[in-house]
Amino acid sequence: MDTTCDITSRHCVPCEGGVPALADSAARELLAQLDDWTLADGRIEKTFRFKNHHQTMAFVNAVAWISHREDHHPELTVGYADCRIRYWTHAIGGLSENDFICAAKVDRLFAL
Ligand SMILES: C[C@H](O)[C@H](O)[C@H]1CNC2=NC(N)=NC(=O)C2=N1
Repeated sequence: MDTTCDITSRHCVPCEGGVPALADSAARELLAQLDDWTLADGRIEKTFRFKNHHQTMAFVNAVAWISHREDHHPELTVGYADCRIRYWTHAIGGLSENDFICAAKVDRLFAL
């Protein structure tokens, strides 16, 4: 199996600005590698649903581990049994590959 293009095996590259945000066409190509994320206003987002708050919080904590390891952080909106995740790259005010790498890792986490 060729895994060279598997986005989940990649890691974020520190971004402190000075580079352009991804063009819409490039962002849409990367979006196709994710599972049901939507792209709007220079952000990608997805809402994950759970059976109860315990599961929700376990997921939130696992997402925090990804954020820590990748040093790239989402906006989390946590409810009783759902969690909306939004990624964008603050340093450039738009999307970078880092957002898609983390989103793919979150998809992989949810599928465990
Ligand atoms: C150097 C390091 O990449 C930055 O401080 C990180 C931290 N986490 C971040 N997370 C997000 N979403 N955007 C950023 O620009 C960002 N910057």
